[in-house]
Amino acid sequence: MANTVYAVLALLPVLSWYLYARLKDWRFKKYSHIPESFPNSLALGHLKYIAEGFKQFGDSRRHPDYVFDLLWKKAGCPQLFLLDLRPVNYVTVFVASHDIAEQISKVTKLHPTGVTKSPTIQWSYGRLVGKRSLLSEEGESWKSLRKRFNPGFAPQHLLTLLPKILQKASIFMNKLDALTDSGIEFDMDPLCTNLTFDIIGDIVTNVDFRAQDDVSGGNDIVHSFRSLIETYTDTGRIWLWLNVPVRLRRIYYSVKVDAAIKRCIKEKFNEIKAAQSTETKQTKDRSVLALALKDTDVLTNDISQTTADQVKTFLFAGHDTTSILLQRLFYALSIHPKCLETIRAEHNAMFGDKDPRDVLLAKPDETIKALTYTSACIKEALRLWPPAGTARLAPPGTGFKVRLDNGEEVCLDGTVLYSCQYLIQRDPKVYGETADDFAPERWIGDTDTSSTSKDEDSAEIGASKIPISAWRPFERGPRHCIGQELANLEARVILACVMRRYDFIKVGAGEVELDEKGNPTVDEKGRYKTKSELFNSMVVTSKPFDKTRMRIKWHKAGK
Ligand code: HEM
Repeated sequence: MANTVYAVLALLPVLSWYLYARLKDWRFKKYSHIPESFPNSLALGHLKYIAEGFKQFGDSRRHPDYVFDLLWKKAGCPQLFLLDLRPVNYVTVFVASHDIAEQISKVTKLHPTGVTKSPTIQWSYGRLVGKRSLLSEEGESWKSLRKRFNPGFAPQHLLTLLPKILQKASIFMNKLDALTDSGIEFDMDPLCTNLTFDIIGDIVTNVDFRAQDDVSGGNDIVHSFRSLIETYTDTGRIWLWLNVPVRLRRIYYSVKVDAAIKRCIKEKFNEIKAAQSTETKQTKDRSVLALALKDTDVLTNDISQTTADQVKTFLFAGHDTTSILLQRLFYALSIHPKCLETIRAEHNAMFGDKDPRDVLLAKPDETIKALTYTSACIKEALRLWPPAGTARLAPPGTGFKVRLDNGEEVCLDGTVLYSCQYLIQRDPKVYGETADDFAPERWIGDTDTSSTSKDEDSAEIGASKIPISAWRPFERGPRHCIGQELANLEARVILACVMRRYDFIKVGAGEVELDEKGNPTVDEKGRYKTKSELFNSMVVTSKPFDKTRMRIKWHKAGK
């Protein structure tokens, strides 16, 4: 016995040395070919830099993008930089250059639909979007799903959805009218989120979700989906992933969401079967659900689950992002008086004394196309406050390389590739001195966003003289957002309906500074000075941390 103990004791130093050498390899060698921006620690990699960044801001509610921005500047603004986030996350390469982001998203022989999506999508949001979500599927499975749903998002089809969008927008306006009369403070976030949920719910299922209905609070899908999303309120804070009660609640509500959606799928399936004999091209249902069930003869459990995953994906991806865009636009326009004046002048010229809803219904195509300054504002808001993003991962050993400006080729397989839109879209090398300013004018003559879906050369320059690939809130390449034109359409319609009607006044975070006479103070760029910053938090997406608390007044010319 004693001999065995002595033998083990004798081996301990060798074992420790071996483990130490392996750990050193794991931490320092594996990715040593990627240019290093920060010294790495054996135990915690680069995690301390993230912690220090949050500490510097003094507020852990900040979206991590703000910290990455600090680190990027500290590293001398490289095209990309690596942070070793093991053991809590993957080794991640942060991409700050549109040129590199383009090399990741574009079609290549090695990656025919762009570099494959990162497993962190399923890891983080699997319960929200389902295991076989269009967002995370790859290869043939992704291709056939995408092909199936593309007709539901074709521009001409989207215009036929205008009456639905306007009907939901009218409910939203009735709510704003009441809030204007009462003068009370309120959170803009739930109002915008319910509006966009109502719109996407109807488009996806052809069913009225009643998400804006105060009495019912929406149908059972809305109720369980809301509860599910609430379990994601702390996605920015890594240590809270260990919160077991929240994780259990997440499982419970994801099962409830699935059950509610599957009931809806069954009803829809029966409806489609019953209507098949009388259907014409005009009456044909092009909702996501109808497209998903196209050619289905028997609704098996498998088909029902895959379909439920796509419905969840569209519901999630299609409401939160657009709601954030609207909140950011209302706020940005409220503190940029010149932009507000210009957008109102555009709406005055287009609608005169008429109700914008009537004009939009009478001449949808022409009116939507003519809202050019409105589109420029949308484009600029998406540049400065991109709500979503993309993370990819080329499997280890596949030899995926990117070429840097200095001609050097760097192999990035095995690392998560985070194309950080926040950095890319504020790059001073592209956007100059006004990179951080809300300046919609930069997009005049270049408001078409459909080019983001085409796989052009990254070097191509838009009419604004800005490289096309430097604006990528919907990402680019084959995996670009399928709903981007819908989001643009919704935002244009809603801005057209509300901007002449109300004055939006931020309260709390980001509130305007007033002088002794109670008038806003203006800075050298013509923007109202604010008492503080309305920063974004990470709640699945990147959204204003205070739910965009506001008051609204009737705009004198608008009522
Ligand atoms: C302002 C609004 C929106 C923004 C900023 C946005 C942004 C994005 C981004 C960045 C991606 C790529 C994600 C990735 O690579 O992992 C994406 C994909 C996607 N988006 Fe959106 N989105 C918006 C609105 C919508 C809407 C309205 C819908 C609903 C139809 C939608 C549905 C989707 C889907 C299904 C995908 C996955 C596409 C695929 O992989 O084939 N999005 N979106």
